[in-house]
Amino acid sequence: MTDNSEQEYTASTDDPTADEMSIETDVSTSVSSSDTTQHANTVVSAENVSVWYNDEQALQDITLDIPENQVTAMIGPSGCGKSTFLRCINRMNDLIDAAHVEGDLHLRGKNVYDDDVDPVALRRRVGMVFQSPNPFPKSIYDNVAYGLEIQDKEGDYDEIVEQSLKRAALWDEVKDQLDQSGLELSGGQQQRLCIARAIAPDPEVILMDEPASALDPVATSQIEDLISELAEEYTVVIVTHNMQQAARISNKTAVFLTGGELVEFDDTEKIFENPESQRVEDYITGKFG
Ligand SMILES: Nc1ncnc2c1ncn2[C@@H]1O[C@H](COP(=O)(O)OP(=O)(O)OP(=O)(O)O)[C@@H](O)[C@H]1O
Repeated sequence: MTDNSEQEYTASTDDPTADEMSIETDVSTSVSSSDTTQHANTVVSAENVSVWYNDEQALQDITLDIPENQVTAMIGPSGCGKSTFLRCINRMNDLIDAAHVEGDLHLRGKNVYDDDVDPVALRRRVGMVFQSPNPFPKSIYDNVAYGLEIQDKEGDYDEIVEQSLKRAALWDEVKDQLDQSGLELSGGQQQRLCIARAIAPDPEVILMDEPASALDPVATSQIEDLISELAEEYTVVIVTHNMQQAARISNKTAVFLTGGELVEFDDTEKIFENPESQRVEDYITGKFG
């Protein structure tokens, strides 16, 4: 579970002087074992990633490729390391003193743990949305413009704010009240505002840690529709406790089980209809977890 604080958000974006993370653009090709995803480009590639909190190992040798412009879901019982893995991708675990990461985690071919990678610049390319909506006590407009301002990002802010709110499916509801506080919106609207804030800097990857778990069914359904739309432009990685949600909205599913083990990673349909692993089948069918 990820904390839901402004500190975490600002830690990801508050150094306007940071250089852009250098990137290599040799995009490799990912082909799943069942190969229903035809030659999707790999955006994030984890190789033998292990994480410890002090002496406790939370993830064991995770290897997987996350395809571009698709929704990849991370599912598994509580405490199996889903959020920990998500936080490896944009180095949010750097903010946890006890955390220690080993292995390679590439973003378009560049290891994000290399010494020359600036985590702040990395987090511009890999945005994050948290479990509970966490707008700042600022206007709707300023919530979206915030990330742009602190990065000294150039451009027409009015246009970027409007486009981001449109992409987050919130514009029509708030276009006449952009000066109103973001905190006055409903929970579902607040979460869409947070999504607008995350996409304003135009990231390549959006990480979502149980983004609908604090919302009612209507708001959840809106967020699910939105996630599917976002995948047309962004690569989305979502942690969810809700297996039906993973089945509804994701293209790929990674099943983590207790002990921080990635037991199976494949096309979502395959995972839910015909998993290779008996343990995954038991988990999917509710025999444990
Ligand atoms: N900041 C931390 N300090 C120490 N241990 C932690 C910390 N964060 C997570 N852990 C431990 O790491 C393991 C994996 O936790 P993580 O939150 O990644 O699992 P999760 O699958 O996302 O769980 P949940 O579904 O309950 O959110 C757990 O044993 C947890 O107690």
